Amino acid sequence: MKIHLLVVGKTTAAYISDAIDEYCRRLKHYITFDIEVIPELKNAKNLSFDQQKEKEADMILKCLSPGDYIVLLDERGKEYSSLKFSEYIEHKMHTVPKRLVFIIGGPYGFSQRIYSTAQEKISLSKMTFSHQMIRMIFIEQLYRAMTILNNEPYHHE
Ligand SMILES: C[S@@+](CC[C@H](N)C(=O)[O-])C[C@H]1O[C@@H](n2cnc3c(N)ncnc32)[C@H](O)[C@@H]1O
Repeated sequence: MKIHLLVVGKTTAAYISDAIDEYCRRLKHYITFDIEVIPELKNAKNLSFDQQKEKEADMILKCLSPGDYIVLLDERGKEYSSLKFSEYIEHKMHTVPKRLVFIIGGPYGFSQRIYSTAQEKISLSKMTFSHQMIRMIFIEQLYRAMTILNNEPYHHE
């Protein structure tokens, strides 16, 4: 199984992209993981939030392949502890044959078409993070999960 993270808009702040690079470098030791960036809309100022979500949905759908198992990151999704999330990833390693695709929405979230396409929704907190911050937080949790599965002393509880 490969893990693919689809994000809307490139990471703009160096302090976020530096952290992402660091955790991606660490993750590669455990699993095939990559990030795909959907470019920002060029004329976003002239579009309503719903129009932006629909255009982003068109681009998200083009990035998906048959057989992908699709999980949205969404504050209204199911919550896990880090330990339970590691068990979740382990289960997916045994059951997802191709790509496990996590998707982070744009500044206004997802269109209904994307909610209908996904198999699951996961929340990292009931609080809302920016579409930029959440990618870094998620990748650190993925790394944490891999260290838990490998009995490494990164997570303590
Ligand atoms: C600024 S939020 C969008 C908020 C938007 N009002 C909504 O209702 O979805 C941008 C994206 O970050 C992700 N996100 C933000 N907070 C999250 C959380 N607590 N758990 C999981 N994903 C989150 C989601 O993918 C969301 O689409």
